[in-house]
Amino acid sequence: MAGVKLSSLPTIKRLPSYLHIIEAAQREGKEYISGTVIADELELEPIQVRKDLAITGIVGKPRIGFPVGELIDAITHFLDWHHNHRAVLIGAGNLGTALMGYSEFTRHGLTILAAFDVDTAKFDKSINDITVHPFDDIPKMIPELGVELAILTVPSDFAQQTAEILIQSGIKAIWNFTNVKLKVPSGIIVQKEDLSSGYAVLSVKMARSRS
Ligand SMILES: NC(=O)c1ccc[n+]([C@@H]2O[C@H](COP(=O)([O-])OP(=O)(O)OC[C@H]3O[C@@H](n4cnc5c(N)ncnc54)[C@H](O)[C@@H]3O)[C@@H](O)[C@H]2O)c1
Repeated sequence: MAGVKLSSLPTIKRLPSYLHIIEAAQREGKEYISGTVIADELELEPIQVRKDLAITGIVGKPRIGFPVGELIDAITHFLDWHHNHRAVLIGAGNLGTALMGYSEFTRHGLTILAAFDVDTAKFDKSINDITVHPFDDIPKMIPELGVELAILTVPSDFAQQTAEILIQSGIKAIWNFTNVKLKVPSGIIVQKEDLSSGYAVLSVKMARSRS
């Protein structure tokens, strides 16, 4: 990941969970929140939470905690969620449709401007106000939209060839939900997502609780 220390990645992955809790505290009218409260809610060690939050530059006050408003702003800025990230989505199937309907993304600056699919039955249909365009329009539309981020939710067999078309069309970052490890030129950012890792942790926890 360009410009981000590898050691920071687990911290970055935890920050959205912290943000949920801190935003809930703000809705309840709280001005401060302690690292221990966040840690208890997420079953983490308080020292871990304090270390993670230090990355945002906000320091808690002893016995009072972190200022809620400042902490929300600091996490949002650190994650670059205060900027608008414009994206296209390729593969408007089950997963693609679910992602297009997830309002948390919009709240955190991710806007899906258009979707693309090969299924003619989906052309010009709107899913949560996002229009599905023919796959063949990608090379024309991506430069027109000026979008650099693509969310890839096509069947895995088509992932590599789709990624190549996207990159040729000007895409610089791919959020890859397929099972394929994409081969991309240097300078292209790929983030691979796998819900199975969460399921794996769940299965092991359930198995351990039975033994
Ligand atoms: N990361 C995860 O945890 C996770 C979870 C579920 C599914 N997936 C993956 O996401 C992908 C989509 O899964 P799904 O369940 O939504 O499948 P789906 O069959 O419901 O949807 C796939 C969509 O892609 C379209 N499509 C097919 N070939 C295409 C191409 N060449 N270009 C553009 N669109 C094309 C299809 O018409 C369909 O609308 C699969 O690769 C699957 O393995 C990942």
